[in-house]
Amino acid sequence: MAPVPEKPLLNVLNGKRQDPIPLWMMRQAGRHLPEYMELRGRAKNFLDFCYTPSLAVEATLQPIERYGMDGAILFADILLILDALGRGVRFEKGVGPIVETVETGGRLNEVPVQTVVERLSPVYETVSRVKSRLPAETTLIGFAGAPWTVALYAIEGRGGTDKSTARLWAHQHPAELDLLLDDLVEATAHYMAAQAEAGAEALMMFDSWAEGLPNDIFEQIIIRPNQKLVKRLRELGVTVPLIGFPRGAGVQLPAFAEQTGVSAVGLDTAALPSFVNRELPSGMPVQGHLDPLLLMTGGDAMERRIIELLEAYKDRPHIFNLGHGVLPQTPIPNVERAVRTVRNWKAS
Ligand SMILES: Cc1c2[nH]c(c1CCC(=O)O)Cc1[nH]c(c(CCC(=O)O)c1C)Cc1[nH]c(c(CCC(=O)O)c1C)Cc1[nH]c(c(C)c1CCC(=O)O)C2
Repeated sequence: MAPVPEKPLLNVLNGKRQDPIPLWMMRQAGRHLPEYMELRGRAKNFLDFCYTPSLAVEATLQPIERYGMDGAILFADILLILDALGRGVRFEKGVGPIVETVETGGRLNEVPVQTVVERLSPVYETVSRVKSRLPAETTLIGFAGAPWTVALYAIEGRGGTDKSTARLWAHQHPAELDLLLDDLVEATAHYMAAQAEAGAEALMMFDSWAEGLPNDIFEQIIIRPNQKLVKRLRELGVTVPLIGFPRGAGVQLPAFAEQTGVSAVGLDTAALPSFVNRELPSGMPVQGHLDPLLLMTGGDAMERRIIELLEAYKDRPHIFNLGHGVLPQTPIPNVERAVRTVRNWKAS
């Protein structure tokens, strides 16, 4: 029998260092690619794009074909689950996502979990079709939004706000907020389990709005829901590595890494390598964290910073990535140079 091909990125998530360092980039599929813009033009709107496997498969594969990334992230969006939960999600040009809000004390459990899972079936079809076309050495990453980040959109109605409406719930209605987060844990666990079932080899939980929280609130709305989600996924029989990404966690990152049960953590732009190395469990894989604005800038400064990051994490399993998503204005040659820099680097 032919030997099973090695997947470097998956090996790192399982705690092994790999040389060269595997890489992928958040939002690697998106508006910085002309071939993405062409695909995007074929869909009626962004939601339809995500729900059309023939288009979503191509979008997932484009950055693999162009750059040879080690990880392919499923093309979808963290807000699909709110759509499946009946919250009427829309993506408006120049505005971003708009969601029908939940009232104070409201729940997200009116649609049975089984229905939610079924409504998202185009996503699993995308996963299995991508899987069959992916190079043998490439790792397929599924994902969902973490409960708080998704709840925030349901409470605020959109991103880019000061988030005080959602954060006030934590102080004024903590028990109600816990129930809302539990609803999301349950739906998200089944959604992610279905992605794993369809062939996703790792799963990432995006907690994009974990920044600036008092430590007790961080514990309530970030650590506990992620911990419950990990537990629920394992109960549902999911065995693949789980990547947590509490963006902006700052000094609360070690507690997140130790208490949630995630296999690896995504580091954001502001992460401090010396702090990460000192405070995170040794051997825990990390993923990150070049500033997307420096990727957009490119040049020798970008190359120097990439090398600095690679050096900084040379004693732990590391996956190179950005600290947040690729920006639409990013020149393609900069991404190509970043990929070359990572590929050519060797630990001293
Ligand atoms: C908060 C969040 C969202 N979506 C996501 C997050 C978490 C990560 C983060 O913090 O950025 C996650 C996401 N969104 C998308 C992916 C898929 C693949 C990839 O990363 O390459 C992933 C993993 C596609 C997308 N999701 C979206 C686009 C752009 C849509 C377009 O083509 O116009 C893409 C490629 C739309 C989206 N989706 C969301 C917003 C706020 C927006 C509008 C902002 C924007 O337009 O860039 C919600």
